[in-house]
Amino acid sequence: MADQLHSDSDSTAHGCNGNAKKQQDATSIVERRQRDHLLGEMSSAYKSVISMVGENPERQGLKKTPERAAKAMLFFTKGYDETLDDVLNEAIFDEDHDEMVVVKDIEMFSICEHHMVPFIGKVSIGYLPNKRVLGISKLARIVEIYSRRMQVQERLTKQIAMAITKAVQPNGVGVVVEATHMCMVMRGVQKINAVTVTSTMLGCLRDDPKSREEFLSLIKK
Ligand SMILES: Nc1nc2c(ncn2[C@@H]2O[C@H](COP(=O)(O)OP(=O)(O)OP(=O)(O)O)[C@@H](O)[C@H]2O)c(=O)[nH]1
Ligand SMILES: [Zn+2]
Repeated sequence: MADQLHSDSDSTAHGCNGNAKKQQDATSIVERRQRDHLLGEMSSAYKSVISMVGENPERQGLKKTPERAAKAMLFFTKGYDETLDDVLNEAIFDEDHDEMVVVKDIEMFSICEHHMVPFIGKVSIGYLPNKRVLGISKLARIVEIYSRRMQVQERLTKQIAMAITKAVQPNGVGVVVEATHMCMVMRGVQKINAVTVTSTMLGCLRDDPKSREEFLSLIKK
């Protein structure tokens, strides 16, 4: 799965002059995987975990829990089954609009790859179109592809920015993720109010302070 992630993270946004070379859409490298056949084996694994924590997996309330837990885990990681091409569904439109497009506060649910517990928060995305715009729901769908995996917040942030770059080759992209990590809340240091903020700025949003400020002011409350 690491290879699959890697293939989505090696492009950059175009420069402010819009003359940078055309990006190759590498999404075809990402193979679709169907994992429903794993349900039986995953259920057995969860049954073992239930026994190991000291419960009786055969008691009525827990009888179907291994299968439910396996289904839930497959849902939490459904991003491994999705490709950028799938979610874009060709909803890329030629549009002579060169002002910033921002979609903010997109809910995000992910799984911390260190502890396999959730981290939850919101994602704000802005981009400067370069003759093409994305269907706005596709920004949220891109968040789903990469958040529904085992992740670290920094990588998630970058992958979202890279995917938008691949999709529409904009003049700039900014992504800000704010999240609460349950591994810091329910265990470990147990800090319930700590919020982690990560950002990736590409192209004009990286190089031009005015564009970056515009993005950051638009996503402020
Ligand atoms: N940078 C980064 N770190 C993360 C993320 N999610 C969890 N972590 C950290 O991963 C680290 C793992 O540290 P370890 O010392 O190996 O694990 P641990 O003993 O469980 O650590 P504690 O959480 O401090 O109890 C912890 O500091 C977590 O806070 C993330 O998205 N990004
Ligand atoms: Zn964690």
